[in-house]
Amino acid sequence: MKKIEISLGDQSKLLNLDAIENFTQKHTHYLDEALSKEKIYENSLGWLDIDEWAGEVALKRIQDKANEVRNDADVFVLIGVGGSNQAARAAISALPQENAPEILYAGNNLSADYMNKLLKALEGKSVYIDAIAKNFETIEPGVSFRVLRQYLEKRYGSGAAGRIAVTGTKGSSLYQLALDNGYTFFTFPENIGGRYSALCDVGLYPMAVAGIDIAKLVQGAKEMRERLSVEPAEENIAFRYAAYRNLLQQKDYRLEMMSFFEPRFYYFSRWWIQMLAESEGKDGKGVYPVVGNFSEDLHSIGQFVQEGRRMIFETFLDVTERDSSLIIAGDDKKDYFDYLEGNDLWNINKIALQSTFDAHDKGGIPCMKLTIPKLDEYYFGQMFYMFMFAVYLSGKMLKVNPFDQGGVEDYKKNMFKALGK
Ligand SMILES: O=P(O)(O)OC[C@H]1O[C@](O)(CO)[C@@H](O)[C@@H]1O
Repeated sequence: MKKIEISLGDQSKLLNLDAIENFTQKHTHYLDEALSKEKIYENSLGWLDIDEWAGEVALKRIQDKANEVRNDADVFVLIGVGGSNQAARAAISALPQENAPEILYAGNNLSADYMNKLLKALEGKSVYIDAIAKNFETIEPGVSFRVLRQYLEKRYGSGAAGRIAVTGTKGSSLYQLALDNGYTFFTFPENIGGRYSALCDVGLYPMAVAGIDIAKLVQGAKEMRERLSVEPAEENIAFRYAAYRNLLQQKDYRLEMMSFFEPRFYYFSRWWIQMLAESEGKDGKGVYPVVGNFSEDLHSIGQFVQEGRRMIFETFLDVTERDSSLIIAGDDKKDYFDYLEGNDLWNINKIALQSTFDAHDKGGIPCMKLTIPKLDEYYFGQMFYMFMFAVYLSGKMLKVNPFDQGGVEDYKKNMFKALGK
């Protein structure tokens, strides 16, 4: 099986080999600590051993319920925000699925216009929902669940309960609601924070409803876990990524841009943004994660990246295997694009990536590249696990707690007060 690899452009070598080696030596023990389920974070490490929440029994239950829903649903609405929807959305929007119900999203904003349009889009269709919330106090999923639940009750009467799944912590008010009303209940593990929840009921049930092969995805994650536990720090892909970004941060680089030329990565990059922003943005520290949705964004932010203030480093995502092809046909009209005749659009896009990487690198931007052999479930599982582990290590290197996000509460408190909670 081909491996995901990480490589550095020439500019990243401003870190120089000695600096990387020194940093690696100094922090090697972090790798052992992270692999050993260290005590200090044990209440947040439920994702570390994948079998704890995505073992055979859990996968079977998820798949059985998902098959039932897939047999009857035209539309499946995933209600959740942040860590409660990002991983599923990332996989669903990137991976091909067959005979899938339409997947719609709610609970991730408070727009009346959005909700009205969503309700309209459900008309005449067979609708199922899953409300995902760890503590079930966040307003976005809370209010959206109420609206959609009432909609289903109005449409289906007592049949509504069979169309509702909820994913919450045992003992929460969402759990009680499920018990009282006969909704299907999935577990949001107490020992997994929202943004680390790709590989448990939270992420896997919506993915399975969408027709994603969750067994393959989990297998990919497990094999990445094995790989990370045997690779020494200097070769360890997660450790290296974490080390490079910390070294660059020490050199005052303030922004990391995840750059990709495949729009299917857009929601994956949103997942990655939350991983890093909530895990590292605290105590006045952190690298601000941003996205380069190329080639489109080359025509907006490309100028700044190439010649603007030196504070950005980039992590490119590059998929090796061609999974789509469109040959540019000849044409007798004079549009002056004949030089592209016979070329594959897939190939042109690939050339755009390499040309951009080289231009940015030569322009003084430290660039890393993650080469992903194929865009499928297996490698998606690998990327989820690799990044979760790397973010954990990176937070340790930065000396912040990678599992809390106390800062998010401030605006919520203001809102609760303004709304009379
Ligand atoms: O599942 P919940 O509790 O609604 O939280 C959703 C998201 O909101 C946050 O708590 C931030 O407000 C994230 O950390 C979390 O992923």
